[in-house]
Amino acid sequence: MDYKKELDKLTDNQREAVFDESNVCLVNANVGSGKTTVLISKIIYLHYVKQIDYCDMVVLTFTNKAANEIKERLTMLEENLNMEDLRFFGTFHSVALYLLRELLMVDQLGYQKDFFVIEPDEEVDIALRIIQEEKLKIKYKNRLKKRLEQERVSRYQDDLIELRERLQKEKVSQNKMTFSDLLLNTVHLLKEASITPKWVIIDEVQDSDKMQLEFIDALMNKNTRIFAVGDPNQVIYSWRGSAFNVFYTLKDRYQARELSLSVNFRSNISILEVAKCFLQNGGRLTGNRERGNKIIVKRQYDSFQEACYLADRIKEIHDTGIPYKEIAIFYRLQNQSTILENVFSKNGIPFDVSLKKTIQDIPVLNWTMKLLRFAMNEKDISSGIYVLSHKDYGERITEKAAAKLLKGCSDMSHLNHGDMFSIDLNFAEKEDFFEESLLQRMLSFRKRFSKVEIPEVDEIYQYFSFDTHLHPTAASYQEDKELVKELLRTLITYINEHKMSFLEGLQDFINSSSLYGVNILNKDINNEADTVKLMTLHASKGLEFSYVFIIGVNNGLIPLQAKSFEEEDEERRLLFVGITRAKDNLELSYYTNPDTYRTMAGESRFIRMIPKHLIESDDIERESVNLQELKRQILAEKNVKMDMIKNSDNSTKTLLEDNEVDVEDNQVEDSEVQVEKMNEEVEVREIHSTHNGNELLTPNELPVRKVSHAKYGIGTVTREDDLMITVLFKAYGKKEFMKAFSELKEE
Ligand SMILES: Nc1ncnc2c1ncn2[C@@H]1O[C@H](COP(=O)(O)OP(=O)(O)OP(=O)(O)O)[C@@H](O)[C@H]1O
Repeated sequence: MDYKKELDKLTDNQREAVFDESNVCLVNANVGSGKTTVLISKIIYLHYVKQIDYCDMVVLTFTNKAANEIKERLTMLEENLNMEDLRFFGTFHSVALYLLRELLMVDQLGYQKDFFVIEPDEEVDIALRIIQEEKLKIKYKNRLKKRLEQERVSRYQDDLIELRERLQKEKVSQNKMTFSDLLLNTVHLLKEASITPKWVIIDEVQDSDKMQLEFIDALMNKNTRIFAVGDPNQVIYSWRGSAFNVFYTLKDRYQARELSLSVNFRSNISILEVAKCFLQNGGRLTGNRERGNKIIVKRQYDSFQEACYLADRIKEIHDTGIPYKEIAIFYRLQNQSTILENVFSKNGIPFDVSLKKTIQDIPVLNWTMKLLRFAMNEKDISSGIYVLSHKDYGERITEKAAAKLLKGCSDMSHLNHGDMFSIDLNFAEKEDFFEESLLQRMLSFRKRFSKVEIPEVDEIYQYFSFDTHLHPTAASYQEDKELVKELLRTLITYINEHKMSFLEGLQDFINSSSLYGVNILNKDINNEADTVKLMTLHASKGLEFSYVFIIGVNNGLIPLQAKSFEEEDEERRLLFVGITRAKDNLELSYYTNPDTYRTMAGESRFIRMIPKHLIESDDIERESVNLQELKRQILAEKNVKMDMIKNSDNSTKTLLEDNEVDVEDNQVEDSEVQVEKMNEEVEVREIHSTHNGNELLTPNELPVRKVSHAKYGIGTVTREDDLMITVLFKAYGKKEFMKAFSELKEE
């Protein structure tokens, strides 16, 4: 394919961005206006016209999928392109991993080159063990993950700082890095290194967090130039820390030139008019297409009725000549796909589900991965303990015994393995424990496989005696056996594809499974296959389809119960992302009889934000938004939440897709107070001086947050829950706002 043809397709605005000569250029663009198109064209332009080698460019994306799309497009231009030339193209974390493994001196930080990447949950497991062993006093352990991420100094009087220090030492000693360690350590080591990319190119820059900006900064030297594209209306990962104004920060830091792309090429005007209702401050959104069908809003009894309706509707659409692959269904939570999968299978509708279960979700695979981790890295004591003390697989000894056993091994680590097993093992619970034990097999693994060619699946399977360790009498034995073999087959294919030696490939596989988890077992959804695509709203980012169905647009699902007004905003942007995937037709639906108690019956407040004249609804008597009705809905939602909190154990963690909801000790009381207060007024109102607060956190514990209001000026947030927020304004005192309508802005 001719690169010139790629560049000829661009509009004048897009060409201006691609041919821009400034040192730092930010393209702040609307949804569907060609950001991906421009980013890829920029790389092509730099390479073919400006003769910049690909290996002089660092191209940072947010997802592996986006990085692969860029690589595929470049391969289409140059069939024999060497993938090694694109070694700096990838997600922030994978590029950091490459730098640390191949170019930076990780030993300066106490690490060895063959370190492993772990997920945040594993870090929490290590932390909990340290807390137990060292008898540290840590408050709110059920929020430990967030506290470790967010609190540089402890907000409470406890041992968090000491825990952090011990944790750091433990990770180094186990030769493991978390995702944030990857960035943090790269930033640290880049200061001393002479890595000098000519270009740093960033996709979806709006979702970058502060650490990612530090990473970009660390890559810069006096000749490095930046090209970044993004859309502030599509921030959907602020819970990972991207909520501040990235555009402003970059512009300010590098005196960047800012360009914009405004015309949406994807959706017809009827869809864009609906999308516009969800833009912050009613921003501008123009398209270059005609008006199309009005969007449809459907009332459904429940998710089963909806799945049956969708099966019929999809057949009808397909019969008109639209391929299945042009149809997509989006939902808020992953588990909403199950009923669609069942009904579609029965009705012969071909489909693909994006983001199935991860390895960590399947116990036997989680156990097997930890086994491989420990086999590759005997310092990884936490994986070792997990493997030996699992209740269903392996030796099934107690955690305490496993810890003692591994400690015994590490105390003798100066001995070689042969010596270790011939001496008196009085630390083991049973003297003959090591005879052909799983521990011995794991410890001898690297030596055994260091010189062999890539082994057969059965060789690895038998080496670890999986048949014994999966316990043939267990009900899940056959299924587990198949899963382990499938995992090993995937591993061998991966290593062959990457042309690596066995142990090197295994290490890479383990790290990739931590970084991209989901893609190892269920390969990425194949966009080209003629199947209907089912996915969460989060997964839909960057894609486009002729027909889009967004289901479950009920309060409690879309939007999910939000804990802060930023979260409510983010839910709104998420729906915006979903809506703007549609090229020609869009349908939203809601349940009158939802299956889960967290979901409120009836259309969500988001549907009510769409003016009546933009919607075709065959069976709905729609009212425009009415505060009293909304008050009733919010109250009901509040009651549901209160029931949920009362019925749950205080230590329970409810996992809602990627976001955690923590149930804190004093939230029950807080919610009751709130419900009472809801019965008074819902609009902005004065809080009298007698109001005693009942704050979730005491004022000293609350992080100081400033917000501004058009009339009252700048104030400090004194309390907040999922629906209401209270702000103290210097000149006006305390005011309470309903978040859905407040025009507060984060300062
Ligand atoms: N100059 C152009 N002429 C015609 N169509 C275009 C042009 N530029 C982009 N498009 C088309 O518009 C659609 C959106 O483009 P693209 O995916 O690059 O936009 P985006 O800004 O990255 O989208 P999103 O905001 O959803 O991430 C695609 O179908 C693309 O082929």
